[in-house]
Amino acid sequence: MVPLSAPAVRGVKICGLTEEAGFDACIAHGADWVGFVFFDRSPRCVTPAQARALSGRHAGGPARVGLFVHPDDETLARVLDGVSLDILQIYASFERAAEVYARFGVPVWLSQPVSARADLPVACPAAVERILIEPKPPASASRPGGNAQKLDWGLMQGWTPSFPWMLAGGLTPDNVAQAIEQSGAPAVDVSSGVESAPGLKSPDAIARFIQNARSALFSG
Ligand SMILES: O=C(O)c1ccccc1N[C@@H]1O[C@H](COP(=O)(O)O)[C@@H](O)[C@H]1O
Repeated sequence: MVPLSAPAVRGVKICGLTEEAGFDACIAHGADWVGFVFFDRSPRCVTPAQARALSGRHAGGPARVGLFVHPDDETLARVLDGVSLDILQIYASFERAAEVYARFGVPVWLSQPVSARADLPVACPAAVERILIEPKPPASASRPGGNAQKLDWGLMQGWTPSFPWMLAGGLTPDNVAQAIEQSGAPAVDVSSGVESAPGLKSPDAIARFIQNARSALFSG
């Protein structure tokens, strides 16, 4: 199955929005995607009503991404009933990602945990619009992402996938340009690195992250 719309390949996603100041900073500084976390073990977890209220502050872009960890159909249906989402970012298998796309018809992004070069995917199923490359979480972690944990960006040198992907994990306003340069990432995703406390975004850090990331992504 072919995704319904052509994805923007390059860009910046700010994930884990919970309140107005953070959301408004994403709009003001030109985020390409904003993420809402629907996973109750996250300090960034929001209800569909909260996500809808934030989304309603601005008509049009950026695209709204809903983040789910091993979601069942009932959870996805309940959230989509409460808030309009443009993309479903899921932690699941390739097979489950294909099922979700077939069932809901909303573009699906799939998170792929990586700790070694051999973990980098060589192909992407047609039902998956983009793959997020993230570090494997520590065994003690209570969630599979959003842990401010960095990947070895050198792992991606010479890896030239033919599908859209995005780098996430431990990015900050100060390291994002170097991460893009070393990994060759066409797009980046951040949560902890633009927060003043878990779940609370810093408008100033969002501004600096987007500015530094866009300079690196669109230079040359
Ligand atoms: O943000 C969370 O709380 C979260 C919970 C469960 C799964 C994924 C989560 N976040 C994702 O992880 C990346 C990297 O986070 P960080 O920048 O290292 O904090 C984040 O962008 C989300 O896509």
